[in-house]
Amino acid sequence: MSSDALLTVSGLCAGYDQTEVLWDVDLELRRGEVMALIGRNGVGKTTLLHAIMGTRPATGGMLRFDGHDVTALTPHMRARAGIGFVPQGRHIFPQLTVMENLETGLCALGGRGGGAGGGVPGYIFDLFPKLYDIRGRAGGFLSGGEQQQLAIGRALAGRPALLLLDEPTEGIQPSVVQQIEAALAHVRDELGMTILVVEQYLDFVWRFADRYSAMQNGRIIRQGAIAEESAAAVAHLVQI
Ligand SMILES: Nc1ncnc2c1ncn2[C@@H]1O[C@H](COP(=O)(O)OP(=O)(O)OP(=O)(O)O)[C@@H](O)[C@H]1O
Repeated sequence: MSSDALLTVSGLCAGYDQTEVLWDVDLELRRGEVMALIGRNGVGKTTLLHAIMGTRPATGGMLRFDGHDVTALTPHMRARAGIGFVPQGRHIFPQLTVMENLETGLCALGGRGGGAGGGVPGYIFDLFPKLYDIRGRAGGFLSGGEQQQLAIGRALAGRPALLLLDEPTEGIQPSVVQQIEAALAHVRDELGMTILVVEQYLDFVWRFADRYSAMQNGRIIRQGAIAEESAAAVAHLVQI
């Protein structure tokens, strides 16, 4: 384990009922880097994000986050420790307004400053100005792109040290994809946030990620620096 590791996944196994999906996964995220997690459909990328968040229990292995063993912590405790998650499908609250949805993200602050009485950080509206314009609208009435901005904004409201995102560009129009890209680059560059992003759209992650890890059959089979490898060179790892 390197000294600048924020997250260290060691020998992680997880699955569903009797089916193992993750096999002995090792992964290390350095502080302040963006890692793209790539691979074909069904190789276990989403399961790995859930196992890191704690929403899918590990059946073996260990997770260290920010110097602590978090393997036995509940998802809620991991959120309070500084892990934020933007799941596939966004899962925003349809009956709450945009502002109320964002405020639910503040709960994750817990002992990390949540008691200071601060509201939704203003930089979220700088990153996603549309959210301010529609702050009183119910989440259920938002477009897919607006919902994705809201889901990312809500996770950012908890000021996570590590942000997990599952296919943030899925079904999103190009102008919003650009905003998401700029927002993720900003929180990495200006706030030092560490990001693990599952993504099939390689051109998107190749513009701002630092490293990639490729999965196959529930294992990490290849890793590298984005600057040293073209998206075309790894495209076969995501094609069906
Ligand atoms: N709730 C579930 N119950 C049973 N099996 C599941 C469940 N969710 C996923 N799986 C299975 O686990 C395996 C890995 O799925 P996972 O969603 O982690 O892959 P993925 O790489 O994220 O795929 P995709 O790109 O399609 O989202 C697949 O074989 C899938 O069918």
